[in-house]
Amino acid sequence: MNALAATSRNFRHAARLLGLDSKVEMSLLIPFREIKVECTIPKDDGTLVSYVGFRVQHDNARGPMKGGIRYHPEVDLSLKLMLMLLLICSWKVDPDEVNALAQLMTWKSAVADIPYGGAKGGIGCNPGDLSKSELERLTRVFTQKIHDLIGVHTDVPAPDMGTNAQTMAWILDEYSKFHGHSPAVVTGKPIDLGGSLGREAATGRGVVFAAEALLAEHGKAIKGLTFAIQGFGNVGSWAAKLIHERGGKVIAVSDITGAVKNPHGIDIPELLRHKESTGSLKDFQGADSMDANELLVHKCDVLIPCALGGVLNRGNAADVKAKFIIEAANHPTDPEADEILAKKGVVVLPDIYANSGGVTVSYFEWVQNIQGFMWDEQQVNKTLQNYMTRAFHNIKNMCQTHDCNLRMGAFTLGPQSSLHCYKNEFTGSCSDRTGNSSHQRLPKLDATLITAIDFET
Ligand SMILES: NC(=O)C1=CN([C@@H]2O[C@H](COP(=O)(O)OP(=O)(O)OC[C@H]3O[C@@H](n4cnc5c(N)ncnc54)[C@H](OP(=O)(O)O)[C@@H]3O)[C@@H](O)[C@H]2O)C=CC1
Ligand SMILES: O=C(O)CCC(=O)C(=O)O
Repeated sequence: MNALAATSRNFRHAARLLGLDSKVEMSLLIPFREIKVECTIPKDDGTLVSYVGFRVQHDNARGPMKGGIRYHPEVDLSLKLMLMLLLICSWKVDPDEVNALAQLMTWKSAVADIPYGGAKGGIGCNPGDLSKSELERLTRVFTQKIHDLIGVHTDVPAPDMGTNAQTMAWILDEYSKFHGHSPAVVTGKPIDLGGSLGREAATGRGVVFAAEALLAEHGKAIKGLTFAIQGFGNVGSWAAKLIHERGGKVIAVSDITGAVKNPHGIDIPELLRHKESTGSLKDFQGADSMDANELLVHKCDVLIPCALGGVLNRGNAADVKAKFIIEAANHPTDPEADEILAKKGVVVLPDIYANSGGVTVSYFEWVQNIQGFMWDEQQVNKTLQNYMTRAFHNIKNMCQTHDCNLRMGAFTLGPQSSLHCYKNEFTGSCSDRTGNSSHQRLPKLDATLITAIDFET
């Protein structure tokens, strides 16, 4: 099942649990705006090359839209698929991963209880194939194409797969040429440009706080448990480091180049040094190499996917041996796998909660930029922990109220916490949480058209 169908299915299930009005439900499945731009740059050798960039803005009922920018070849694949489907079946387009990720951001911000809507963007490229100066040119051209549609109170990008603080610095610099110096237009920036202390580690740290909250519910703690981690980039490496520091045994790790395992626990600081110096996990002396596909079904207590979406599916879910899955990646588990895992008694902590530490500290960064005041790292980390703990208890309450699993507990929390706002959308304006009219919303499709759109369920 593709990402958008899976995300929409989860949302519709939650909408039914909440008894959401069907027109509101339909409206929330349609993104506010989809932006697709062509970006042509000269390569270092002078030849021209073209890429396609996206920004999908899903919803702004609760505040400015918020979400990462991803540089990954799969962004391109979904474009080709989308164009093909557009030619074949006009508006009946489903398979757009950026679209699903934008929708997930809306629900994630609501679960974290931060005053944002959801968005996501990306460029179909392989960042590993581009030099630093090519990446800079591409990022600047992309920003030139979308600068009028993002903004401090409109849509605030951040890093995601294949992008980092440097990418945000280029976006900020290019945006500021058009709109004046605006540090709050992106988060995840370098500290020197107004970034927040703790943002780089925040998603991984939030994953660890989330894991602690879940394990405590089951009378367990990180210390002494075994962990398998797919992906060793920003999120995976920070999660691994913090788990290692808390006495957890990380026994298997993978990246795009392969996977390594050590049943006694991998020395994560050593692995980080190895990855830093060689760019890969290969040839690490402190562990044996293993088949990267085997990592997801490796015997361990806790599995943490920290890379791509859809990696747990009907093909491998039955073979998963972990007792807990913490979804650090976005939509790593498709609904069919969810059902299989539930039958096996595997507890899945959903992405829109488990990886919300990143957007939460992005919110702290945005607040600091607007206030012109910088928090120390301890304050950032402590406040993040409070947000993660509160969100977990809110999800548990929804699970009790609706007699549902953690994913539905999180998905119901999203629309539930903002229902008053979504109702107001249809009047063209929206109230913020203090009751002040905060921003105008463009009119949505009219209700007859909405009912005419046939969503895949
Ligand atoms: N960054 C953030 O703040 C947030 C990220 N997320 C989500 O977390 C996930 C990871 O993001 P992030 O860490 O930022 O991205 P990065 O680009 O920093 O890291 C991605 C990691 O995944 C690895 N990888 C890529 N493809 C595969 C594959 N086929 N098999 C195994 N590993 C693979 C990469 O390998 P290699 O190192 O060799 O390139 C890299 O280690 C994504 O789903 C993202 O949407 C969610 C919330 C916030
Ligand atoms: O920090 C942010 O604004 C967004 C992070 C993100 O893209 C995500 O949570 O998936």
